[in-house]
Amino acid sequence: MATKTAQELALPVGVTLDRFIMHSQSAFPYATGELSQLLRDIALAGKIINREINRAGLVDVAGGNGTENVQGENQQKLDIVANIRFIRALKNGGEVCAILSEEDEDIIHTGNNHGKYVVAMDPLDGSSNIDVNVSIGTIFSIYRRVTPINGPASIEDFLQGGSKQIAAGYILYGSSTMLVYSTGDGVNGFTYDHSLGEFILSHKNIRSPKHGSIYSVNEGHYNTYPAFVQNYINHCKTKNYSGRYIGSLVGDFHRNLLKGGIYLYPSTKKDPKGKLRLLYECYPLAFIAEKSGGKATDGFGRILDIIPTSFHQRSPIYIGSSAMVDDVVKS
Ligand SMILES: O=P(O)(O)OC[C@H]1O[C@](O)(COP(=O)(O)O)[C@@H](O)[C@@H]1O
Ligand SMILES: [Mg+2]
Ligand SMILES: [Mg+2]
Repeated sequence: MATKTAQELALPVGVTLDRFIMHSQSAFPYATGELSQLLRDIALAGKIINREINRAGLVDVAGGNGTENVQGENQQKLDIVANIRFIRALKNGGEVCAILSEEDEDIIHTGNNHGKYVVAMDPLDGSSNIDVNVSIGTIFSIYRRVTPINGPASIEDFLQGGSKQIAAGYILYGSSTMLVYSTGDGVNGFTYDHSLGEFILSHKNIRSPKHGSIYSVNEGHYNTYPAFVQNYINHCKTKNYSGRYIGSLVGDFHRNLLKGGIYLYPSTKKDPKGKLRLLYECYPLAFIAEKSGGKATDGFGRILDIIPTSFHQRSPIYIGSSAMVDDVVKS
């Protein structure tokens, strides 16, 4: 008898993340449980960050502390806190040998050289929204390392390309906190129950609607966008689509994933290669988009097919409902 996939195991809405992970693992008889443990470590880090974020208005974690990250952007204190908490959770978990973070120039070696995985992450996304109490997120991308176990990880572990991700996802700190991830077999969403201290399966097998009527783009930069993007924005207006833009990629992406829509961050005069980072913003969300039936392109081809050359490289991105992504490319 063929092995059942995780989706076919048909766990009901309401089960805990832990139980879901355990069941999903049983769909792979030879799985050793390390990826499962890594996903639990990420969930734990998410709970810790969630706690910090919830206190953001009470203690001085929201203000910029004056330092700049490797992108030359002002680092909010909570960016640093989230970065530290995530790195600590992954180090302590033991499954990850190295981490790439938006907040650090070079990869971080965890000291767990026997770990089979590397993680690229944006520990806090949409950080300009922290001090105004608007949704923010964490984005993560997981690869099986290509360098030999028991030695140090290296650049090629992280520059494998988006199609080599074995899992990816995000945590959205919104009106409720959600973990959404995929290990390649469907996309599932878990809502955090504060009183239980558990993520609970709430959005099972999320499917991106083929069409939608929401477009998310920073229209303030309209004049500097390529002609095909301007044409597409005009098309959205003639269709009376709703413009919705929070300025938190995770929040904008998540809304469009559930309701149907497209998120656009094109190249601009200021950022000719786009603003968003390929390895820890574009790849993981493109993975989620595709695994849910949506699409993600840089205007020329699939995001997941872009060959990476450096840790912090950027890319334009058009991501969301498949028919809308097709339309923008044709515009
Ligand atoms: O302010 P802009 O140029 O529209 O950019 C908004 C985008 O920049 C980001 O904030 C970048 O993420 P970080 O907060 O991790 O730097 C995205 O979340 C968001 O979609
Ligand atoms: Mg970001
Ligand atoms: Mg960030």
